[in-house]
Amino acid sequence: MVLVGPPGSGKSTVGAVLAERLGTTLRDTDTDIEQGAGRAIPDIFVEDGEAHFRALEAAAVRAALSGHDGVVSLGGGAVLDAGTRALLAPLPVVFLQVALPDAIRRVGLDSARPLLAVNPRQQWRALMEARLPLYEEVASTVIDTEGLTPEEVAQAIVDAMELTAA
Ligand SMILES: Nc1ncnc2c1ncn2[C@@H]1O[C@H](COP(=O)(O)OP(=O)(O)OP(=O)(O)O)[C@@H](O)[C@H]1O
Ligand SMILES: O=C(O)C1=C[C@@H](O)[C@@H](O)[C@H](O)C1
Ligand SMILES: [Mg+2]
Repeated sequence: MVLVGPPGSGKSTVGAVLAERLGTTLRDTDTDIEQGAGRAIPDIFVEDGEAHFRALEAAAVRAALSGHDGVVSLGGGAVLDAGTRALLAPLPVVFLQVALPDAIRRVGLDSARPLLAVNPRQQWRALMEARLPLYEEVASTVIDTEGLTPEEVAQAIVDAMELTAA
């Protein structure tokens, strides 16, 4: 199962809870990229630029989707890549939906997220405007996380997947 959504939707946090609940493991492509590059994501953005990061990300997503059976959490912008969207098309993909106030409460002004580092509200809104159709395109299930704890979101995913399978 694959989790997608904007920064602050809880992909990494919920992914860990969900993996534990399903008795499997989480693979987070942001972590894979950092381990592979030996650098933190903000450093990759600063030193090599976003295009280079996106190329690393597309490769990391491809490796994670073909090499991992458990839960895979993608970076917030992974769906920008058309090849990634094609790989996601046949898979169970959960879009974690979050509105601006909750997202900003969760991630705020955060130097670990280079695309939100200057004006987080405006930048987050712009990201969402560009990406909402892409999250919707790849999603087989949409979960509104507003007002839910990560544990409640994980449970909602389990419930929704059972409903889908029934
Ligand atoms: N449902 C939730 N309720 C409250 N706080 C949450 C929830 N989900 C995540 N958080 C908190 O929000 C912050 C961001 O969560 P997380 O890192 O999981 O987001 P993400 O979607 O992986 O973001 P990114 O796209 O930047 O990787 C963390 O501090 C986490 O504890
Ligand atoms: O939304 C984005 O474009 C990003 C989200 C994070 O998961 C990281 O992949 C990186 O900070 C870029
Ligand atoms: Mg994350």
